[in-house]
Amino acid sequence: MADEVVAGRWGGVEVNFGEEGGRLTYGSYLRLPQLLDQQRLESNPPAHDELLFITIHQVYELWFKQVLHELTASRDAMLNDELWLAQHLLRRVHTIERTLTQQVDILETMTPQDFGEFRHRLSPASGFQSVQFREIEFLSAAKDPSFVRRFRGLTEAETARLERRLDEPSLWDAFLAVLGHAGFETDTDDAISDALRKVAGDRAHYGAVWELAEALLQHDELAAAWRARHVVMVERMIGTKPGTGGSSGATYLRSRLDLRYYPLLWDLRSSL
Ligand code: HEM
Ligand SMILES: N[C@@H](CC(=O)c1ccccc1NC=O)C(=O)O
Repeated sequence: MADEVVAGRWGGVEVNFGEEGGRLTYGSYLRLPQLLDQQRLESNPPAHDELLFITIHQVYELWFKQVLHELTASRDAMLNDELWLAQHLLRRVHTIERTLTQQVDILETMTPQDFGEFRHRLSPASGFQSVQFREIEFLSAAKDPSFVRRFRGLTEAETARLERRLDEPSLWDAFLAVLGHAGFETDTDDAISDALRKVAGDRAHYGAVWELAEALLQHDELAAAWRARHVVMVERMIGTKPGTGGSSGATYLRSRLDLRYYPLLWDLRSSL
């Protein structure tokens, strides 16, 4: 309110606010002229559905940025043994991840024929080149350096971002620090599994650690749900055609469905 001029009365005839010249406005704060000028079609004449395709991807990347912000802070909270904060931030990530999967519904209102009007213009670009998507995988714990080599057309800054994600502690590394802080050995997988069974078996004592493990598992499950939803959408849109990024398409994407960030948290299930 401090920056706004409020003239007239609430509920009265005339309410006049936010109109002082040269001050912050809705559009200038949110940089809307810049933001709304970033949807440039490749098709010419313009294919009707290409705007939807670009918008969906830009919205994904904005949410990816937010997810990275939250996951980084959650990782740091774990390293500082602030378990409540780490879990709180992961819960926010879960709600964003559910939204990301639901967004597929919007894209699926596009038919394969309408996608076909501009798909040929997209090659060799593809979602495979989403740097933020790969950063989320690396930060979560799935660090596969071969993805950095296989990326084509990365800028120097993007390569540096991915290298940094490979070098820094993942969420799993931070969770192991939490287990260490709680007094457990974490130097081998057997020791970690043993610790997890003890945490699971004494929730009265290790409640916060257990809840954090559950929040990590939820993040893992929601990432798997997105992969599953994406590949079925791909089969609906392009069947068994190879991808614009040069992969086998749905076959490649199916090979990634078994990826899990935290296999030991899944293994634990068999012994509960
Ligand atoms: C018409 C809709 C879509 C189709 C047909 C499609 C198709 C594909 C295909 C075929 C691939 C394999 C790489 C290649 O192109 O060879 C791929 C990868 C990928 N796509 Fe999509 N995609 C669609 C929408 C999206 C959306 C909305 C996103 C959100 C950002 C997305 C993100 C990704 C990511 C991150 C990968 C890499 C996955 C990995 O390596 O595990 N895609 N997509
Ligand atoms: N790879 C998709 C094209 C595609 O979906 C795409 C193309 C450019 C930028 C992002 C994309 N989204 C996900 O892969 C295809 O083969 O049809």
